[in-house]
Amino acid sequence: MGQDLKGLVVAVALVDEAGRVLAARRVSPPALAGLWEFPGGKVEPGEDELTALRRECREELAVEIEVGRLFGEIALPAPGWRMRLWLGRVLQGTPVATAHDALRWLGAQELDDVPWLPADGPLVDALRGELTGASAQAVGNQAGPV
Ligand SMILES: Nc1nc2c([nH]c(=O)n2[C@H]2C[C@H](O)[C@@H](COP(=O)(O)OP(=O)(O)OP(=O)(O)O)O2)c(=O)[nH]1
Repeated sequence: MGQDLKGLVVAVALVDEAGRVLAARRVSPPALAGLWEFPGGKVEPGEDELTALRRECREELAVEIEVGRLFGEIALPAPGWRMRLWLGRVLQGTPVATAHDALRWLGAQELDDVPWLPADGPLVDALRGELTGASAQAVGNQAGPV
């Protein structure tokens, strides 16, 4: 399993009660600074994917999350790297940016208001449909506990 997770980034589309998704603005590296992403990061060697996701949310946002279903997977620009995006919601705490310089809750009509990391384009497009009529409760219901 360790081999399978090599080159894996996990991220989460956190959806709130109003059907908005949390976006975070990167500060580094310089080429990515100012661009927006889904909270997450690299799965560490030997680490379970969802453990990594919960860890990243604690580190980057200071929140505990509930993970819902897998939403999609994309190839990243770095050869051999891919990113898996999960749906989720905040279980405990209010997100604060500890590793980013801004956070925004974006509704379906606001997703284009920020410049996303280029690789995220297809996921953002797919989320537009998901968010229409979506709620944090719906996300949780689809998922069941993970
Ligand atoms: N978290 C996240 N990373 C993304 C997204 N889209 C995208 O292309 N990436 C890329 C940017 C980075 O090259 C890579 C994630 O690496 P990272 O630097 O955030 O990982 P990390 O938090 O574990 O940081 P580090 O330990 O490597 O410093 O994935 C996204 O929506 N969310």
